[in-house]
Amino acid sequence: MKMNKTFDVKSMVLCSLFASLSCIGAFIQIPLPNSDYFTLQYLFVMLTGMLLGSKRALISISSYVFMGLIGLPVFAAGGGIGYLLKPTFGYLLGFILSAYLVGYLCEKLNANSFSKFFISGLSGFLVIYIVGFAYKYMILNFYLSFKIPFIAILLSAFPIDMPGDFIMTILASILAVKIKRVVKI
Ligand SMILES: O=C(O)CCCC[C@@H]1SC[C@@H]2NC(=O)N[C@@H]21
Repeated sequence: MKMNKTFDVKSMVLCSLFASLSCIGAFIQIPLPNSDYFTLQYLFVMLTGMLLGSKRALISISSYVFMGLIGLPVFAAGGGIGYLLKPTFGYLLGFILSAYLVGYLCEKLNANSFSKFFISGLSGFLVIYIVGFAYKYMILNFYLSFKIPFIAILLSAFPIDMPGDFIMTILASILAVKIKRVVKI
């Protein structure tokens, strides 16, 4: 990205493209118990950070979340301002932070190899789950008044979400290496 005042057309197109990929990722989903969904949003958020860098990734994923909050049905279970009170909204906040962090680390490490992309991706993985779990715990316990211990929320992500996203981090890292070799983003 050019660091002048204008946000160039190429960056705008890339941010829109990657925000659209996250929208598509939300539709490719497997509903899970406890208001959860296994989706491809995670894969596209990782790729956004790895390929666009911190600032553009932040803009792209923030725009995606903004589109959902103003009512476009681009989240796993729809959209709208009421989504702020859904148990999975924390993951969406985590996506924004994670995309920025992954992009930042890739920039700092000058990522061009699998290992550099993968380490950056794992940091993003942690951020998504820390923010996602904490938010889910608060909504379930303090808003919906379920008495769900934190450990139950943690364990519910073990069978599918976490192993699935670990594999998605590997896949994103492989794709990022290949894409960076052929396209100058
Ligand atoms: O409601 C939404 O649109 C957000 C869904 C978030 C799903 C989370 S992200 C981390 C974990 N991996 C998945 O595939 N699903 C959950």
